[in-house]
Amino acid sequence: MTKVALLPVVSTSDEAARSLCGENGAERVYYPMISDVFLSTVDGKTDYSVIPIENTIEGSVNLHMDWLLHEVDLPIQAEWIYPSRQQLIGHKAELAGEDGSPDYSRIVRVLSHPVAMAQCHTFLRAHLQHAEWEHVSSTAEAVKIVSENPGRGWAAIGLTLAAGHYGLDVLRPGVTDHDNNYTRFLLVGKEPFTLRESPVRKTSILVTLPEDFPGALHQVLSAFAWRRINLARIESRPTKKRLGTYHFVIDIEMALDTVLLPAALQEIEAIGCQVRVLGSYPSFGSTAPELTGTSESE
Ligand SMILES: O=C(O)C(=O)Cc1ccccc1
Repeated sequence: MTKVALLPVVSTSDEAARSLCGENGAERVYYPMISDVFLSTVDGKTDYSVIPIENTIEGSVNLHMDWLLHEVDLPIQAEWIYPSRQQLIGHKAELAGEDGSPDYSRIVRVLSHPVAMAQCHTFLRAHLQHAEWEHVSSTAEAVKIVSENPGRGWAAIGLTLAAGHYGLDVLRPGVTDHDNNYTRFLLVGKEPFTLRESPVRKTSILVTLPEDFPGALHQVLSAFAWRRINLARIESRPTKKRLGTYHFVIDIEMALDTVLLPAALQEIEAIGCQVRVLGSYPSFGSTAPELTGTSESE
């Protein structure tokens, strides 16, 4: 059976993975940290990794992006978008006032994944500035730690699914700062993943510019522009070799097996750029059940 590696059970990645991979019955294998997730696929213990890569509020998840670019060579096989609604979670008996609403003054420490914490920054500043904010490797891990430490004034930011799983209460629902809080997930692995068809295909490339070529980025972009190839995203990431040197990650709204795109890539290579294809893959908009009405969820 196909095995898919991801962050722990009842994490945001878990919920998002059920919505996509549930469709082809893959087995989910959980790992505590994103590095373990990637490496399990590199080592062949799993066939694919589920990677949260970009968030509407936080932007790119740099740690995950850098693993994808620098530490592993796993092609992107699919992308999909999933909404996350984070909640403030804890022991109600310990952290709520008589009317049942959270008594923030009793909370001394709040734990979550850095992406979830960033999504709730305004809420945290407004109500929990006095508390210690601690980053852990997933929202699910944060909820688990809080469940194991009753009576200490600790709370977590995570999913309702996680509160139920670890026997905790949602102290305050919907603490994300914006309603349009979506995360883009990638499925990476060596082989194509069997999924339903998507009318949208994308290709992602990593471009390294030649050092002594003024205007090289302009030429790269014009290779796409005059062919009327649409770019969905361009982002610079440090090469990690010297301060001030960058690679460019470019997401292109076109499959690689077309006539136009290989020609554009050849043109870019001809001016001295290095091009690495990160993947050519189907793109699914939101797979959230309430938005598509087709996916499985808990
Ligand atoms: O920590 C988790 O639950 C994750 O899966 C990472 C994450 C956190 C917040 C939004 C998207 C992914």
